[in-house]
Amino acid sequence: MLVDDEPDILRLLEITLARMNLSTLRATNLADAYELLRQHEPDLCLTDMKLPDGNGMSLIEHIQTHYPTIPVAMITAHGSVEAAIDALKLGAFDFVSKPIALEKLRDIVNHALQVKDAGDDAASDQLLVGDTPAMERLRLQIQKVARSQAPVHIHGESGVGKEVVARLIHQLSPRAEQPFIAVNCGAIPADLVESELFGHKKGSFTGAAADKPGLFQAAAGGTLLLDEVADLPLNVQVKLLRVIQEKAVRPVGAQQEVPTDVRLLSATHKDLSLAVRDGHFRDDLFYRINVIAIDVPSLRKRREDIPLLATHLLQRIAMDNGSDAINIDTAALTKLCDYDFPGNVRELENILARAHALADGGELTIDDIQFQTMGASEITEHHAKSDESYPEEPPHVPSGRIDLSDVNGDLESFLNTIEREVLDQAMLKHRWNKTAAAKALGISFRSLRYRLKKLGLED
Ligand SMILES: Nc1ncnc2c1ncn2[C@@H]1O[C@H](COP(=O)(O)OP(=O)(O)OP(=O)(O)O)[C@@H](O)[C@H]1O
Repeated sequence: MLVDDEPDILRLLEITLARMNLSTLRATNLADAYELLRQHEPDLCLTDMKLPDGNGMSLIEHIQTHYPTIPVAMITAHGSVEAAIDALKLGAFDFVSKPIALEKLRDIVNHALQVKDAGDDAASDQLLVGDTPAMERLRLQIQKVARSQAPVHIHGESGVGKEVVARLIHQLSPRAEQPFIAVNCGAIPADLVESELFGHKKGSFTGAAADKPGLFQAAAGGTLLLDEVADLPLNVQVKLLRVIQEKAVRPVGAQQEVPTDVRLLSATHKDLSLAVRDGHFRDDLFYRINVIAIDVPSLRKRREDIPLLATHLLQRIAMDNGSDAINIDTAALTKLCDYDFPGNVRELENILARAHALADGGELTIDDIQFQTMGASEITEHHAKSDESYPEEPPHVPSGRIDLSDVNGDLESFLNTIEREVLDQAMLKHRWNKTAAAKALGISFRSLRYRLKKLGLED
């Protein structure tokens, strides 16, 4: 359905869509558009902003309320960034500005029509486990934003599943066949962030031995998740803002900008508005990346999901270890359901991985479920202090604590169990902040990730 009061524009849109073998309905005002919607429920709506009897924004709202599965895109006046952002916030999946670039128009239409199928995909149930109303709402929100091109900011405590949400947005989007790249902004040394994100030219700084594409180039056509975005240095924030505005990146040392087509998602466990208030995050960038905000609820606010999650995670752990699936008995489940999980789903996963490694039978019992003794407030306190309090003493292993009979002829597994325990404690102490945990252990971020994966503590 095309909604515009300018005959020339309507004609141009009709011809373009006809060449794509699509038939069109036209309306020149809001009243006609409402009537066409009622009669035909079209597959897609393109609407102008200014209409003789009102504003296209009202049409977007109307469609969101009464026909939430119909994708709608807005045609905005050239340079009207605020209007475009408002349209995206109301639920438009994209916008095209006048004068209309036909290639962009074709892309938008293709994207919108592909997404209708992707919305039916069962992927959302497989990745994002949970059937509480909060999770159902989250799933709906994800399906809706998947079709949009708008930047999405995902907020939630550590370990709640922000990256899972980002992956799902990508998988349900028309970009699903293209790369999904997640980068932890806090894990890259400050002086390398710019080159990691945007690439560099040979010789642009010491160590730049060859041209190197950045993550924006690597994610071309797909989705880039800037995780822990609050940790981006201020000078890089300015550059990122420009990339979003210009849809082009300039590699370090390059003269020219290179066009980029990337869907940008960002996430953090911090409160970005506070970071803006404190001058650590630019408000213009905040406005741009926070066009659509998604809040992932903590696990203690959806305790009813714990049994389903526990079963799912246990299956995953067993599969990763090449062992048979193991059940969990009722008392053990009740113990889990009563716990607060300051580290959220990741903590549940770690507890189960440890329990799985230590369990002797085919069922986890209450004794296999062990929580760390630190409470949430202590963890937060540790987290706050963690930057200044890395141990400087060499590691000290108390003698006599290791019982040789526990090795049981398998040193490798025994050492893995100890390593798992150490990593677990470091992650818990640093509230699942891998950068801080790696620093505390005196290993690189990369090495920590490798070890977590190796020991089945992370995907
Ligand atoms: N709803 C869920 N269903 C299944 N697995 C989940 C769910 N939520 C989180 N997980 C699992 O929990 C772990 C942590 O999730 P994820 O990395 O997405 O959290 P996060 O919020 O991005 O964490 P951080 O703040 O540390 O970046 C992952 O192994 C993920 O697969």
